[in-house]
Amino acid sequence: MNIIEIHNLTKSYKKNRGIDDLSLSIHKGEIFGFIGPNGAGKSTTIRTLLNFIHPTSGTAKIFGKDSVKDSKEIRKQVGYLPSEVHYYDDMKALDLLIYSAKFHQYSNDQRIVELAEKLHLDLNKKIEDLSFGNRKKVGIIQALLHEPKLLILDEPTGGLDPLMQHAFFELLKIERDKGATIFFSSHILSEVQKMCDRVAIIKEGKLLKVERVEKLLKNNVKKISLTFQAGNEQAIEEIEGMNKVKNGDDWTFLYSGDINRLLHKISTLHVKDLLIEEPSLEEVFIHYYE
Ligand SMILES: Nc1ncnc2c1ncn2[C@@H]1O[C@H](COP(=O)(O)OP(=O)(O)OP(=O)(O)O)[C@@H](O)[C@H]1O
Repeated sequence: MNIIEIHNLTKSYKKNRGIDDLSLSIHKGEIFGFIGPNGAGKSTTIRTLLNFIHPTSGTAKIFGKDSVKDSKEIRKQVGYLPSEVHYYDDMKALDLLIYSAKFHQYSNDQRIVELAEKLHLDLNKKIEDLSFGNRKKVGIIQALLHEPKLLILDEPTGGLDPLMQHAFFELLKIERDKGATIFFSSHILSEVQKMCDRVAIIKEGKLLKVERVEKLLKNNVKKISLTFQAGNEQAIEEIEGMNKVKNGDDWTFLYSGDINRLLHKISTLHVKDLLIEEPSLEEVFIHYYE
């Protein structure tokens, strides 16, 4: 069953391109990563889905309901973390979260305390006295506290230190195990690789690829590290299907062609060392971007 269904969604700002003809489905219970460089259209997609901005054309459904017509009903069951959180600065974190829970007709102060303990957040501090990372934690708790069926998180880990990123992902796993579906955007590919079932890559407003993470990593692309005797440079440069070359005596590149052809070519060189391995998501990501 699909929790989110996006059909040919386009959002144009007056002069700027936002997103262009985007189609995507997110299945129930999956953790889905949405990755792309600055300005690719991640926030635009999320904000259009939640009806903070209106689509220029196309449709989206969440829980089978229309993202525009039924947005109020949808939002009750969604936990949303915007990329930048803005709050009433003179409120205490605890008061703000209790207020927020009431909006969702959810009253469980104990859950707020437990989430704050896991994220090491002092609930008695005023928002204005919190650092950027600690404000982000308030936003995370706000998104999680009513135990929503769907979490939509826009760059949730920005500003969190590595320990807190880990604590945050542990919280996400708990929600997923309880049946929640999680859709989050990120620049940090190692975290997407660790956490996500599937991933979508967006570039200049268009979807480049939607794939299971393990498949994306195995998808024919190999990372080749080669050390060879001087004089063979030109022969290596002629290899088709390779990109991202690191020069010097050691060459490292990604290769997406027929592995037999590559091996045949390499066998004609004077090779000192050769390593063929799976690239990281980061390396695959760069491969798709160039
Ligand atoms: N309010 C707006 N008015 C005009 N153009 C906008 C507006 N918001 C976004 N855009 C444009 O839409 C495009 C997509 O921006 P968006 O914020 O969705 O990207 P993003 O992938 O979330 O980027 P980042 O990783 O930097 O947050 C960009 O070209 C941006 O300039």
